[in-house]
Amino acid sequence: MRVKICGITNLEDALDAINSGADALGFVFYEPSPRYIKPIDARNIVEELPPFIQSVGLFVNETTEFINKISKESKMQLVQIIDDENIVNYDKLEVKHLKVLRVRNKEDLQNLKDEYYLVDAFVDEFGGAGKRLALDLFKNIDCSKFILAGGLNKDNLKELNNFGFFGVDVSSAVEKEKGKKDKNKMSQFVKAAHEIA
Ligand SMILES: O=C(O)c1ccccc1NCC(=O)[C@H](O)[C@H](O)COP(=O)(O)O
Repeated sequence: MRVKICGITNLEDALDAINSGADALGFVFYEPSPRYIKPIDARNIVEELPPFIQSVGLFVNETTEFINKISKESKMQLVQIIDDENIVNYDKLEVKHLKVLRVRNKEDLQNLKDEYYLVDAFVDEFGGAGKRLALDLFKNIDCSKFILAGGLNKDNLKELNNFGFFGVDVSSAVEKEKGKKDKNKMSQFVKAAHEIA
């Protein structure tokens, strides 16, 4: 089970996340978020990261040009895209991408393209809201290309056993306060994620 910790705003949290065993770090390039990070600050963190750790830039309803520019400036290896307004031209993106599927019901999980998705609960306001998706939605569905997000914590991760998700994404449950991670919560979360069968 791969683990991404989203909403990294400083180097200390980034290194603690990695020492906890996280595979990927998420950087929020959405200015209204309390977890927003400037591209130059994200780049300074990314330049300090060890090998084999993926940096993921999160964009909300931004243009292709903006995503290309900011992901290059900040040295992101992957971009996570919320594109409710359908404005992104994926053929013109110059960086590997992961689409976010904001799910309201089972229909939202049907007829998907054969690609990886980050699957999150739909909330009116964007971001790290801690809202969970009902796992019933995933029964009898191939979850091997889904990274599950939304309201996960060290205690409810065991409910994911046997679904076969590719990975999990967490933000609020491993925070001390919005924008600041908690080292112990991150390591307990990653440990619990690694125990999922
Ligand atoms: O974190 C934010 O502030 C944010 C802002 C805008 C769009 C998305 C945002 N966060 C997404 C995430 O942190 C995760 O992908 C996911 O929602 C997990 O969050 P949580 O439910 O808090 O674990």
